[in-house]
Amino acid sequence: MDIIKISGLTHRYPDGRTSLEEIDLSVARGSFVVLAGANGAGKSTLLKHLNGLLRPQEGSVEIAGVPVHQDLRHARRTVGMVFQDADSQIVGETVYDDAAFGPENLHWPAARIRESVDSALETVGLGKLRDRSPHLLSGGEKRRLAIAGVLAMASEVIVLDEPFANLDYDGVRQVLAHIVALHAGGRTIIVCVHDLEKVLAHAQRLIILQRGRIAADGPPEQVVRAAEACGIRLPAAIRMGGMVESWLR
Ligand SMILES: Nc1ncnc2c1ncn2[C@@H]1O[C@H](COP(=O)(O)OP(=O)(O)OP(=O)(O)O)[C@@H](O)[C@H]1O
Repeated sequence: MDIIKISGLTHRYPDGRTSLEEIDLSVARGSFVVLAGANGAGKSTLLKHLNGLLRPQEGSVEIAGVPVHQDLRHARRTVGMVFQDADSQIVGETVYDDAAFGPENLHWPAARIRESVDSALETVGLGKLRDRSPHLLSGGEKRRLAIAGVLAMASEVIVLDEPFANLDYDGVRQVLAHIVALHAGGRTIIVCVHDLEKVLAHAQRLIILQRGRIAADGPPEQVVRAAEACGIRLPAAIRMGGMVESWLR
């Protein structure tokens, strides 16, 4: 069953620039999708339609069978977004308050909020920092806090926009491990990147956006070679002549 169904989605910004054109895209529950595209390909514009920040001008976007704008709360509860700029996502005075923001907005009973936030912070390894100001966290910790925020809301779909940007090797490894574990636990994962290096080996499906259109879509081993022509750097192992299939497995 598809958790996301996008049909004929077209978006033009007020200056007339078309940033998405006739996008048809369905995402199956429990899948791990990498959405890749060069700068300006339309990734952010597409993501903004998933949580209702943008309303379809043409076409439709449904989350679990419900049009996004028919029930914004449903869409935002189902699809948790981890934005690229972790600082802009900080809303709480403490790590705990920050992770509790989503569940509180869902008006859950206090005990359920506490249980859910405690568990989410433990999952991402921030339990011991619960009373610290989020602004004092490292870049990797801030991103893990943003992941805890969507975990605490029990979002079924987790969308991460450039989750490895500005992270060092250890930060990348930790965030990647969380993403892989969330997928193994049954979540639907969509990772947006313009560099396939870190995440592609874990994906079941690679979608390549180019100038607002889907240029390629399929199992990574089948479509990865289309990436370069769309301005996306291939993973080093492939650039250096490694077998695509053996690198991906
Ligand atoms: N507010 C806006 N007004 C006008 N044009 C915009 C606006 N936001 C984005 N665009 C244009 O729409 C196109 C798609 O932009 P978008 O931000 O969705 O791409 P992206 O794939 O997320 O890029 P990046 O990897 O650089 O974040 C680009 O040509 C961009 O210049």
